[in-house]
Amino acid sequence: MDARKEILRRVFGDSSDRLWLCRDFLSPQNQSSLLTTIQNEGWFTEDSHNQAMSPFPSDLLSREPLFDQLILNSYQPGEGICAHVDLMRFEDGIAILSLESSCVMHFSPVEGTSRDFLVDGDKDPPTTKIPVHLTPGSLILMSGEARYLWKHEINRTPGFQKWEGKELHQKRRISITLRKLCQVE
Ligand SMILES: O=C(O)CCC(=O)C(=O)O
Ligand SMILES: [Fe+2]
Repeated sequence: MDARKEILRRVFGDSSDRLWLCRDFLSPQNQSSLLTTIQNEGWFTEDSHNQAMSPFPSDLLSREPLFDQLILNSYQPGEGICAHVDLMRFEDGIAILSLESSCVMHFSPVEGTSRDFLVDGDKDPPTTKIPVHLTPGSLILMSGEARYLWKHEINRTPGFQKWEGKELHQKRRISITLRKLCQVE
């Protein structure tokens, strides 16, 4: 075994063969815009602040590893993904990062569960789909009801990609979905 492989083996154990490194994953510009976003969130306004938690529930955040599976999807204009709940082989807590182009992700209640969404005074469950605008660089986290009781979809046919009354310009969109596979007993 050459010296480099031996060092990798020592650092990463026997899984070093599966080490995946993507250099320059974030360009200098991406890095600085990420830092600006963090700055704008106001998480580190004092020197004593040294940690911030994302809105994932704390029991999910403390699991090890947080994610062990990554899927990249590339959508050309007109392509999307039909309404679905992510497979049960994945644990709760799913993160999706959007790159390159905006889209509208629609959420709709899973049939048979919609009564759970009635809030005081509501007579009917939501019949329309709830749109969420995913802009490049945005991160969406789904957990609990959002992960199990709502379907999500991206219909990129013209007319569906509208936000605040304006049709969104369609370019290629790449998404990165991070999930954790359920343990097989
Ligand atoms: O591309 C996206 O934003 C969504 C992908 C997705 O829902 C999935 O892979 O299950
Ligand atoms: Fe999904």
